[in-house]
Amino acid sequence: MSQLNREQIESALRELTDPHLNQDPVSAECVKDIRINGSSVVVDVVLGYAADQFKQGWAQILQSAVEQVAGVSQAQVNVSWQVPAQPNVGAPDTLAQVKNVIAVASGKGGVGKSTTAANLALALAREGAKVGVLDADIYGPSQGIMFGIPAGTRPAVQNEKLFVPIEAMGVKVMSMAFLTDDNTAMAWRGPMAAGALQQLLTQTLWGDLDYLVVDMPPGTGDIQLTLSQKVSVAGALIVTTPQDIALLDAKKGIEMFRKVNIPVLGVVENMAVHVCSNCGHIEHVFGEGGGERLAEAYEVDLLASMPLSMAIRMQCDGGKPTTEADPESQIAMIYQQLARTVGARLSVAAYAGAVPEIEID
Ligand SMILES: Nc1ncnc2c1ncn2[C@@H]1O[C@H](COP(=O)(O)OP(=O)(O)OP(=O)(O)O)[C@@H](O)[C@H]1O
Repeated sequence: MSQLNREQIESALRELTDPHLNQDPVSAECVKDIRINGSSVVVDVVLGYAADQFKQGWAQILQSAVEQVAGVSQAQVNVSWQVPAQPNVGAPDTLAQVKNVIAVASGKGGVGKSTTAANLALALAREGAKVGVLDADIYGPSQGIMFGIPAGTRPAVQNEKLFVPIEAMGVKVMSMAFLTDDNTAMAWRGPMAAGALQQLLTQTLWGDLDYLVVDMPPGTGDIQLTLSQKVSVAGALIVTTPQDIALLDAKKGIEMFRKVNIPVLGVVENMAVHVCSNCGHIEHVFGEGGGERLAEAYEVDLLASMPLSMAIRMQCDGGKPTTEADPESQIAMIYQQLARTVGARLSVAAYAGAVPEIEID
């Protein structure tokens, strides 16, 4: 019998597509080692995105494929993950160990941007990542409420100038709401608000994070520009509802990020369909296929389509977003899928942007 070789195993693995990378694991360079000993094979796969909820199932699928290769009597596939860091040359010290900054943005208010940011952060944490949330929605901060942090909670201060973020549900949260009373920020004009955001970003002890999710204020003004100038944002996620007007605003958001060279990771269409809780009937409340059309026109991907759901609203506004309140629900599964896809897109960008170190003797 002829000996097994690496190419046979690779070609079996090439038949499968990683649903988050949209690529087979060999082309995506996730296959780090293949060890063949007679008829038994061990494969090590390392994903570039947090994937605790996915890795075991994926390992089984890959293993079955290897087992089908003629001549294999025993196969073992180990799947692990490690989040690569985006280059962030010149980042302030407090952000030096933050691997990826993700901006969650929308062109207009009330489309569910904060809800998406909170659930995304929790979903990333559930995948095993170290996660922080910065509530940059200075005029209407809501992450404190969404993370169930009691009103009036203040962050500890170190060395008289560094804030310690508040930990809730395994995520480090920082918000203007922790520093001011309800009305202070409302009276600020653009440059003041931008200055406050800069302080929150650079004077918070974020520590070692795989992802820092930034809940941006709606629109395309000073604050968005400050963020893009002060830190290297790894990617932006645009949240929109399917209405035409909201889409128009979302387009402005996409254009703004492109202008400042921040990659747009994709679009999340929120409140896309209403599922009747009595009869299960599905209705497109704000029109059908808007997010898809936007994604097509701007060559960005529609990464998730969230239903209009009473549970999303009640759980989020009640201080326990769906991902935390009901992690096994269908809605939570969509958020998990979104979190892994966002992570996967960032990993591709990080590998592509990595500059090899040049050694000069
Ligand atoms: N998919 C959904 N189904 C039902 N309710 C939702 C959904 N997404 C968000 N909501 C609700 O809509 C309201 C607005 O959501 P959210 O605060 O996340 O919007 P936003 O875009 O961040 O608004 P703003 O920019 O004004 O802060 C909240 O009460 C939230 O619970």
